Amino acid sequence: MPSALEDELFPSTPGKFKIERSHGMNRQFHRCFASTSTMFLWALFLIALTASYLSFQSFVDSGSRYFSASWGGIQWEKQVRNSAQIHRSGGMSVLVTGAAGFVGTHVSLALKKRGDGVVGIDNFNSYYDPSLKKARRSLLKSHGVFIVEGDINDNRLLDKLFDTVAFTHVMHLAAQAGVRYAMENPHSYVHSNIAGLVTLLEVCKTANPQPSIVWASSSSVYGLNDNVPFSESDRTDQPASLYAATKKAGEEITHTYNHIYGLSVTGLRFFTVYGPWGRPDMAYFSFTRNILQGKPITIYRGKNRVDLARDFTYIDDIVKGCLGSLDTSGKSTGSGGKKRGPAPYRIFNLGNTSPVTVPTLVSILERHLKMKAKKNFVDMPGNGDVPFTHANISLARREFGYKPTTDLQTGLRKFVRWYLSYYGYNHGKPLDRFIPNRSAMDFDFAHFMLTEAFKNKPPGPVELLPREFSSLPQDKQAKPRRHIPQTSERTLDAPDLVDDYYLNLLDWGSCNVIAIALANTVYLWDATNGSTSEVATFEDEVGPVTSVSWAPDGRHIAIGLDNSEVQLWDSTANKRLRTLRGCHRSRVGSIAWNNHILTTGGMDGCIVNNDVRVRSHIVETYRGHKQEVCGLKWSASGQQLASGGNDNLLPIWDRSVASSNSPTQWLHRLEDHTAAVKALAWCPFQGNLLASGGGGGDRCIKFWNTHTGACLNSVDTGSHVCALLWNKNERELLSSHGFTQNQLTLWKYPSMAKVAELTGHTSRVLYMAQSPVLDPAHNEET
Ligand SMILES: O=C(O)[C@H]1O[C@H](OP(=O)(O)OP(=O)(O)OC[C@H]2O[C@@H](n3ccc(=O)[nH]c3=O)[C@H](O)[C@@H]2O)[C@H](O)[C@@H](O)[C@H]1O
Repeated sequence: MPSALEDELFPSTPGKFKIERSHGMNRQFHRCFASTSTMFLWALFLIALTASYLSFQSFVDSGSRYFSASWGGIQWEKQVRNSAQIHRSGGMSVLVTGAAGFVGTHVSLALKKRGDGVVGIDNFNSYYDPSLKKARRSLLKSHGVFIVEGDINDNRLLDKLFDTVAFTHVMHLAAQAGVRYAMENPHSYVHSNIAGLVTLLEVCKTANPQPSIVWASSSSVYGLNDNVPFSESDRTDQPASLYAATKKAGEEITHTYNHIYGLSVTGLRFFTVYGPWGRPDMAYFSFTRNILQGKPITIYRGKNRVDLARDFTYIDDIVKGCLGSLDTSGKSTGSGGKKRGPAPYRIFNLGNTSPVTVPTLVSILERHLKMKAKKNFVDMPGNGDVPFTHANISLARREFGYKPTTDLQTGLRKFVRWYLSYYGYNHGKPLDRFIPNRSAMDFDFAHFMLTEAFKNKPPGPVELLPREFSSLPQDKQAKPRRHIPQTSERTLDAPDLVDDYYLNLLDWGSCNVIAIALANTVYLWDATNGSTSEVATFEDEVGPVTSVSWAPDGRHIAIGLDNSEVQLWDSTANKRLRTLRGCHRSRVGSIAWNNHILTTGGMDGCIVNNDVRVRSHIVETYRGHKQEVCGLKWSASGQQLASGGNDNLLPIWDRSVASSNSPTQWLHRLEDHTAAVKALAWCPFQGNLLASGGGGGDRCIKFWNTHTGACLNSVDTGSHVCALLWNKNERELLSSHGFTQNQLTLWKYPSMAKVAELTGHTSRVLYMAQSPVLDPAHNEET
């Protein structure tokens, strides 16, 4: 990061402390790390390494936009290159635009799963709930796909991406979708579907090598065509909506680039795609939401009260079509911006070939949801709709064997299962208690399936994704047995580690460096090369250090101190950037980052959000604890904060709810624990699922739906719960404990069956941190 920018973002405040680089201290630290005669097991390391062995991944958002522009820099380039790496012979490296979109997510996953390199780009616009897009991003991230946040109109960003990776293919799915919304916001269609497309093509045309392009056109280009079924050779010059017109324009524009510059282009006319992780603006999705909420739905009818019909196509079939198109796309022929020969230009229908009327769609949903819809039939307004669509798919079948296999009944069943799992079900209550428009919540549904819905028969798997594209283990028999080591990979000595349950003295940063506070000093241990260094030693009137936390960039570190200050350090330059004062009246035992917001929890019971970019850094103060705050964790979306206290309380704070003027700022105040709450872990699969652990008199791990505040499950572990970590690859939770057994337990989730238990520690396992480095056995990154 350029230092000027750093200075701007971290105005350096003069402090009283000097960094004295003491050789003696370093030597001592070295000795600590090198020593094998451990009086005190460095439990953190042990667990971190155990966790690493179990192929845990980092919880840190590697797509950090922290401190700087949203793209660029060495770390960013590394993420892009890693994501683009090909893991099969003859594989491709694909830039997927609109990767956090519905089709983009599924296609990216499918490509990644078969060993292709994938880099996503998405602008996360708010056409529909961005938290759904972020949840999709998390899903992709857990599969090793990195999504760059940016707009396809940003040619500098696109240039940079092509400079960084020689993409062989572009799967262009970024678009302003929706037929009827074009009347509300016509310019967004021009911006994305025309200007954005041209920007992308301009970059592709000059890229060396030129990529082959497969992109999403639409069935809507057939407009008022009434030849049935629609064939690619039918006329497409009568669009009924601006959306359709921009897609049709896209077909013409791409043709031009194919003709002049030799770009290989394949346009796919998607027919009303639906399925899990779908688009909330589409009829099947919004109907589901309204039915569950008991709200009416509007069903349009055509002339003479004729039902409208669509060739609804299931997402799996579309994904197969996309991959088939990529595989057969043929090469672009241009170089240096000049055409060197003819390149393929193709257009295919990707439909289902069996149109279904909208009332039939509704009755299928009613069956799956076991609820009746309140239907209002109205004449189709002149807003861009067409009466029916019906695909002839023989061209795609001939070219790459495209053959849709999912009928609407089956596809909607899968969608409904996903919907319920994602948005959650408040079990034990009637169906109208569904919580709509909320972020991921699979645990509720799993619990419901286990306890309510399948009382008389075993539950089927909860399908978040089509099996073939999901790496979540669903077929137990096919899974190889995993070896769980009973001993640590490495044990390090940490003689001055303060044995204080309420502090947070260890963190593993995104650059694979562990920070640990030993009394008044913060040390670093680089897990990549085993080197150690000291960040800072604090004087007695300031220290000891009470908390450490890496910023998402893995370079900057926040250090909480006994005297109530918090300091920000640049670990690379070994330089203190600023000191935050006035947040607390006593020691700062917990810290959590949320991009540029540094949240601190004090012994005074206060939680303070600090914007580290500005001089007046305190932006919010949350008051809800009566005693020391010892656990702080932001959800992956950065929307919700969980805080645990010595007062046994676990409030959930929502950034949009918690205004300082409100007497009760919290979204929920969870009071079920009967001892201090320190261990907190947000589930990587379900955005609003939180695990929490209680200390001494409690010993329970509890699971919460943080949208509803419902306690979903509680398990008595028999020992104080010190720390919790979710496994990102498996549905598992790792817990570390104190009295009585000082054990580590790996739990299956959601059954909470014990997968493994490691005992033998002589002292409590106070902290756990997770390696950001993926398990090489999962062949992604070393
Ligand atoms: O294949 C495409 O090219 C497009 O497919 C999709 O458009 P559509 O086929 O219009 O899907 P969708 O909105 O689900 O409406 C479905 C039916 O429900 C009717 N409909 C809709 C809303 C409503 O409130 N009531 C209603 O009857 C409505 O009249 C229609 O008959 C994509 O959104 C679009 O981005 C594009 O990809």
